[in-house]
Amino acid sequence: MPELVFFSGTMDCGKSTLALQMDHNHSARGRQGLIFTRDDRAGEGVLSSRLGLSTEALEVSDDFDFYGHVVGHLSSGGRADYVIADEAQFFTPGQIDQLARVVDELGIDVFAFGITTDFRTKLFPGSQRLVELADRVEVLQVEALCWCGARATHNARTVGGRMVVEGAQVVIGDVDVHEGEIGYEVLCRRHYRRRATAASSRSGVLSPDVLPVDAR
Ligand SMILES: Nc1ncnc2c1ncn2[C@@H]1O[C@H](COP(=O)(O)OP(=O)(O)O)[C@@H](O)[C@H]1O
Ligand SMILES: Cc1cn([C@H]2C[C@H](O)[C@@H](COP(=O)(O)O)O2)c(=O)[nH]c1=O
Repeated sequence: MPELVFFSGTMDCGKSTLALQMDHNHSARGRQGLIFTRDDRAGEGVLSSRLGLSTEALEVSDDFDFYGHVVGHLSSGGRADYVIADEAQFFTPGQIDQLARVVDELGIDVFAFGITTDFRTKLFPGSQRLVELADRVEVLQVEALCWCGARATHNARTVGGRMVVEGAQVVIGDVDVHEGEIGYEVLCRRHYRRRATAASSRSGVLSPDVLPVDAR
């Protein structure tokens, strides 16, 4: 049975790498895939991994119709055995419904990859719809780690290494950015709640939002 699968995890846990590996494995067996992404850090029309691999992809915008595109592709004699969709958190909920329709009505596997929550721990609308509709949600096995060594579960946004909690939901960016720039850092929940990034923990500065410590 064809499936809609959501491969999810924090930033920098290997989602795009897995997307590229899955495409490689399927195409090595003669299957043909359609690859989509939106706002990859490497630029328009590219699906890229921090390991250095990348591939061409169709860039998705708000008005893009997945179902219409795949039907058009098949009608014009094209083949599609599977669909890979990276940065799926940026898709609209309606586009996730279209992907489910590709699975159910066209019998094509759809593998979607993305982060679930934003820098404020809120679900991205596209990810929420994926959780609602996917046949399976797979959490990646390679765990990104917090600076303390615990499994990272949250995506913090940083400015100059300090965690921020105000701003637009979507700001394209990367982990390990230079001083002063907007970037991201993956943290365990404990350190996310304390706003304790690697930089702030090194300097011993804790956020005023740190929970009161019982002195007794
Ligand atoms: N120099 C490196 N050597 C080995 N692995 C690396 C290196 N740089 C990045 N990685 C691996 O790549 C992962 C990030 O892969 P990527 O597919 O870009 O992540 P995601 O799409 O989830 O943000 C890191 O968690 C790490 O496991
Ligand atoms: C947490 C968070 C992330 N983003 C952006 C930053 C990156 O461009 C992508 C995630 O890419 P990755 O391949 O998973 O590393 O999402 C954002 O716009 N808003 C956020 O809150």
